[in-house]
Amino acid sequence: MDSVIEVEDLYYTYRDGTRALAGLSFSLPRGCRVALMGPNGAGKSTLLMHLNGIYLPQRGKVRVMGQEVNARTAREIKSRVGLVFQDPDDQVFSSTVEEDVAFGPVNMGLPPAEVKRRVDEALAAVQMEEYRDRPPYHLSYGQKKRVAIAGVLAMGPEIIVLDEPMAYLDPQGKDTLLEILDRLHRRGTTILVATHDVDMAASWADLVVIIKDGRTLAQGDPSLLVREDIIRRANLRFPLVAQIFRSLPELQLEAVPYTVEQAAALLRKILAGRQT
Ligand SMILES: Nc1ncnc2c1ncn2[C@@H]1O[C@H](COP(=O)(O)OP(=O)(O)OP(=O)(O)O)[C@@H](O)[C@H]1O
Repeated sequence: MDSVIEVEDLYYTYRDGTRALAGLSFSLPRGCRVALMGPNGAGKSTLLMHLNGIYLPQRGKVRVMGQEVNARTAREIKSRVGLVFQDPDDQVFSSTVEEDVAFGPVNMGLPPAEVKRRVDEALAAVQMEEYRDRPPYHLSYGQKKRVAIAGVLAMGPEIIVLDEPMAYLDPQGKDTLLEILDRLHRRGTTILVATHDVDMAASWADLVVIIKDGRTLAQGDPSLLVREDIIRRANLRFPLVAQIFRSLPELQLEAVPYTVEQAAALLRKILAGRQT
């Protein structure tokens, strides 16, 4: 089976006794776009820390491209799985933007010309080239977030994991990020995004994994996001497109659309039916 990430019966309890993960299991196919969802405190960030070896399993297993994450492999796993933290202040710390983005590639031991090429490309991808000589701590939160993303892109990881990447980005910043993610997806990168944004998850993801109380509540295609039982149990809401069609029971739809494209196709069909 071509699973790029396998999580098997994973448990994690913090020092103060808070159990964050309690028997979590799921697996992800290579090259997919995954939305990881679930209520506040469900264990999403704790899980992400396991995917690149920052936290090691206390019980259960995490495998990345067939390689088990443990103390011996954690370093190698970190270069294969790029993690963009929820808060860029946890990630951006060098004295200039350029240095910050170069940090990973330099640590990987790449030659200076290759480091420069990667930094240029990553800064261009997040549209931050003009800020390269600026100290990151003077940037806005959204700009720092872009720098943090550039730092991960510059390492060229096979899997990219982003914790709430859309938070604090302006609408254009969100579109830019989605374009970056689409480009990476076309190159075959597996992308996992932890998000509360149901509209983004519905329109972007191939696969939705919903967790609650440190366990998997559901996993499947985004049509999960129009299932009333799941929405209720996971403290989610229906995608806006689905909300509109759910408010029109007279249409007697068998399947409620949840993306703009699906809604447009349905409306075209309805309009065509009227004309005949
Ligand atoms: N350093 C820590 N020490 C103790 N408990 C923690 C720590 N970090 C997280 N927790 C607890 O672990 C549980 C899972 O937290 P986590 O941050 O993984 O959830 P999350 O799904 O990412 O939440 P959110 O949607 O709010 O970002 C919560 O109960 C949280 O309070």
